[in-house]
Amino acid sequence: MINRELPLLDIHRHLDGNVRAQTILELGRQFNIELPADNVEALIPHVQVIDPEPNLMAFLQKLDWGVTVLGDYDACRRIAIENIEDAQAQGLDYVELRFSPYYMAQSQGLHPEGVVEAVVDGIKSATKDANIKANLIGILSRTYGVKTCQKELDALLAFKNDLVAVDLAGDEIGFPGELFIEHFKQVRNAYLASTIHAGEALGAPSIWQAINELGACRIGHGVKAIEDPKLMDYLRDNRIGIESCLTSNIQTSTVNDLAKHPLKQFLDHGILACINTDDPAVEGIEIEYEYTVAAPKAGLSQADMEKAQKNALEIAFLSDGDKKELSAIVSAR
Ligand SMILES: O=c1[nH]cnc2c1ncn2[C@@H]1O[C@H](CO)[C@@H](O)[C@H]1O
Ligand SMILES: [Zn+2]
Repeated sequence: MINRELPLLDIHRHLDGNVRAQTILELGRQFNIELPADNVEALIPHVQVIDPEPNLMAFLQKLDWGVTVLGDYDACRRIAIENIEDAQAQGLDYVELRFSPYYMAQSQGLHPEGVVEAVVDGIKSATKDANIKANLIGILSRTYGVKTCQKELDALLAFKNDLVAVDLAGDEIGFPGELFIEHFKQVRNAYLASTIHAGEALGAPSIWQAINELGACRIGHGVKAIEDPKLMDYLRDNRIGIESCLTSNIQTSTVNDLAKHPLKQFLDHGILACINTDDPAVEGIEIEYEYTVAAPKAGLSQADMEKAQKNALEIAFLSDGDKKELSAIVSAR
């Protein structure tokens, strides 16, 4: 269960993997984009994972309709605002929302820089008078290759003051981290942190690569760290956080049974691991479900879940002052 006396965070949440089905329908109508269904119920199987997909790439296809309907920058602003509304409705105190401007832009010929501007604007306006705090993480969608990722990075760096980090997501097998060393040098030079999707589709060496060559201070998923005892120690000793996403790992067939998910072992080992959603709308889950259903199935006790809540705060891309402030707000509630 979520302990409501502790801050509730979701620090691995894709804004563009969390577009409401109703919004997909409405935007489809607005921009005359033909969808595979004309009502929410019939649309769901096209935009949500129902049974586990055979692999990561099959899972990722389910995100496509959510960005295909982004016909203008206002549509991008709208989904950013709705992401804040949905996070707030879940009782989240702080979210790190990540998004890939090229992925959002490509279908309808938008400019990635315009997409970043719209998302930044949407998040700022939605959080202005809200009791939730949010930060943005820019994604390089590796699936589009090295050159496109450079353009995507340029668009993100044009708004670097509005971001806390850069991530690498998409096809880990087809486009391994070695291809993106130059990109993450630029991320470091811009004084941004990096968190990398690694050890999800590939093994432990992909996690070492993300740390040593891309400068990752957090790892998305990191499931395969469990195969390498030295890496387990390294993650703990160097306080490199693991952003676990339990249901996502089942739906991508990264893990075939929650009872075998390594999160519990990460926590027992003293690694700063935490519980997150990944792509809530596509998965048909929310943070509450991850704590009340998925985490117990993965063998976490109430104390483990509270540890995970504290770890999320520990590794969040927030200053020490902001973390104290967040804790104070929650204790005063
Ligand atoms: O679980 C995941 N693993 C790897 N990449 C992902 C996952 N979820 C979404 N994306 C990728 O993130 C970008 C959109 O934010 C897209 O590139 C999408 O494919
Ligand atoms: Zn992810």
